[in-house]
Amino acid sequence: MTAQQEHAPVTPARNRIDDLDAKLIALITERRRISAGIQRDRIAAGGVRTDTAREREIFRRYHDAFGSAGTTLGSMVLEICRGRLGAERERAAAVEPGREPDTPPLRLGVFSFANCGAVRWGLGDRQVATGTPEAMAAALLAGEVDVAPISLVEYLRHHDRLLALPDLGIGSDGEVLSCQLFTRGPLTDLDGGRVALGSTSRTAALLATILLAEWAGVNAEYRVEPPVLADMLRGADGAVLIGDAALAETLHPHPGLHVHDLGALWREWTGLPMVFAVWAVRRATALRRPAAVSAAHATLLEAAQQGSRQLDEVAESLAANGLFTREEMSRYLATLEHSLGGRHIAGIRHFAKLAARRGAVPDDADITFFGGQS
Ligand SMILES: C=C(O[C@@H]1C=C(C(=O)O)C=C[C@H]1O)C(=O)O
Repeated sequence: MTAQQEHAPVTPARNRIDDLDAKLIALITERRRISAGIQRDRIAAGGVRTDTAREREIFRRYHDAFGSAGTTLGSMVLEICRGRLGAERERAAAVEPGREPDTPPLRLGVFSFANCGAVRWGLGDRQVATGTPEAMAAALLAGEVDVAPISLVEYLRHHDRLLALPDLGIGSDGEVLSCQLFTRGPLTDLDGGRVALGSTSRTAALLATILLAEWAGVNAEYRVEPPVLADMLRGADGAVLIGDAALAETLHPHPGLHVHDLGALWREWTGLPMVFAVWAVRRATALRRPAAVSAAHATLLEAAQQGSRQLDEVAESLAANGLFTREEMSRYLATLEHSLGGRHIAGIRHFAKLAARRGAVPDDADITFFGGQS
């Protein structure tokens, strides 16, 4: 067989693909023309340029056909079809974010834990919703807040509906102090035993089960329970706790209790930082209001920076509740990391793979950033 004969059957198929691409381009061009007409009419009638409910319906259609890649394809088609009108509006909005569409400003959320203390401080008087990671994930997914921190596991579970904000996270490169596994004896004693998982946690809870199974070789039974350490340990040999409750039990440990820092164990095992939560926005919001999301992102970055520059004041404000001293809060704030660089992203991706292997997050779970950073 000559080289030419060998390649002969490929040519008709390639021609057919070229033909289909040409048709797709023609179809999208036609779609853009019709869409521009609808937008013009709507704006002339005093309405807004886009119809969110309808865009959601379109997303769903693409998602049903092609999964999470379909959502991306749908957003690209919508972006192309908004045409010049969209570009003009986005440019105008980038100059004056407040003027974006005739909709209220983006609603921000933060955790009620001390781990958001620096950001809360930096946000000053700005109105924000506060809640546990559990409540905040529900609010973000339900559309009750627009930009908020979300437990990494919840982000990965809903990655096809969310985008992460670049350069901002809640994590640690080693010890974290507020994501802990408490045990009565050494870790190996948990083999065949019971571990209670605090209900406010998704990421630390899963991280503990992964570390125990794959690093410590421990086979335990897990049960989700309200996050009260004394109650948790009444019926279990170990307990996973996060946030201020974990921090208090770590800084003032009960005699005889073993405290295992999950950030430190992860770092020891993988050499990577652990990111417990990321800041996210729904993809639909990012698509509809990109300039407002950029503005919210800039506000949060600035807030985190300002909080870090004034750690003493932040520590003082956090200590005001009487649970911790100013020195303890200073130590904690210096331990936490708000940045999200290459090593953090590597840590996220490594964790996502391990979590997917256990069926805890979808196989294709990954982190995708607002603005296209990868
Ligand atoms: C650093 C922390 O990370 C947290 C851990 C979470 C989890 O385990 O699901 C969720 C959000 C973060 O609050 C902390 O709780 O202090």
